[in-house]
Amino acid sequence: MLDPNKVKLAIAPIAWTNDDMPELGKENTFEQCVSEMALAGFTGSEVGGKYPTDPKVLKKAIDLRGIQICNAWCSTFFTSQPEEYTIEAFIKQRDFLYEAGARMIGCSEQGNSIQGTTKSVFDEKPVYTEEEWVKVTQGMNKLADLAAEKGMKLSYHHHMGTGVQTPAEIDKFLEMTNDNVLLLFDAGHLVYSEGNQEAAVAVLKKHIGRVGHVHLKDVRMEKVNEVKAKKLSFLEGVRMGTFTVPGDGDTDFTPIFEILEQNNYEGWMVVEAEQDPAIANPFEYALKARAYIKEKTGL
Ligand SMILES: O=C1C[C@@H](O)[C@H](O)[C@@H](O)C1=O
Ligand SMILES: [Co+2]
Repeated sequence: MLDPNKVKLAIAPIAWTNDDMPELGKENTFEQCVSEMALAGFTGSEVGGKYPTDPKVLKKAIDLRGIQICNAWCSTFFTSQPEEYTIEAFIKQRDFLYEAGARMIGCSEQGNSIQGTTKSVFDEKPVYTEEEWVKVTQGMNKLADLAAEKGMKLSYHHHMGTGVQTPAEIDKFLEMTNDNVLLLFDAGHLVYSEGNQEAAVAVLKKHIGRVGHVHLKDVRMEKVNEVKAKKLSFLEGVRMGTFTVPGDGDTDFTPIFEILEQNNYEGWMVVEAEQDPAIANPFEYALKARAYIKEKTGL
């Protein structure tokens, strides 16, 4: 059983309104989203595009519902822009998150990512040159130190369609960064990339000491295989239903929860499952995920 004093449960707003494709769920309001998160039994949320940009306004609305902000996605552009460009944007994001009550910032290098493009996510993902590896990892080291200035932590989100996607790339990223650069372990992206859950479990086991934040994302393997066979893009896959909540897809989260428990993981576990809200009602799927987590972990 996971310790409720150490592990808190959140859910991401991307199931209500998808910032990667804002037309998905454009009718869903911020208030509906955070109210349904609370009603489904979650006490945390990441930040979405419809959330108030004034941290005081945001904090008041979520405090009313017993929700805390636990993290927000932060795109970095070390491979495509001068370093100052990312650093300036990071400091703004860090200070906003701090005021909103979060102590974690999840970064992902987007300089040459294809996740938001029409390119085939399996065939055209970037592979970093040695020079790019140095830019990304040294950049992250600097951002982690900037996070620490405010008593915050940085975790890196490995992601489909980016240069840090496969287990070997995650190994190299962690070898080339300092220990205060943590890993945001997203189960869905690893199962998607490798085609089996054993690879995801192995990454978690190997790097549990660096894991600072967890995304509980499940996949429908049949849809992932279709994306691969038809050379589709990441976003085409999302529209088709590649992702869903834990308990609804093909991943058995039992070994994942076991590793977190055995290693005294302390932090947030965030249900994150973008799919078309017109097909998969976000509140219904939030309840489904919550019930599955309770059954598997007791939380
Ligand atoms: O953490 C995430 C944030 C999203 O914007 C992204 O595309 C999604 O797949 C994800 O895992
Ligand atoms: Co994620």
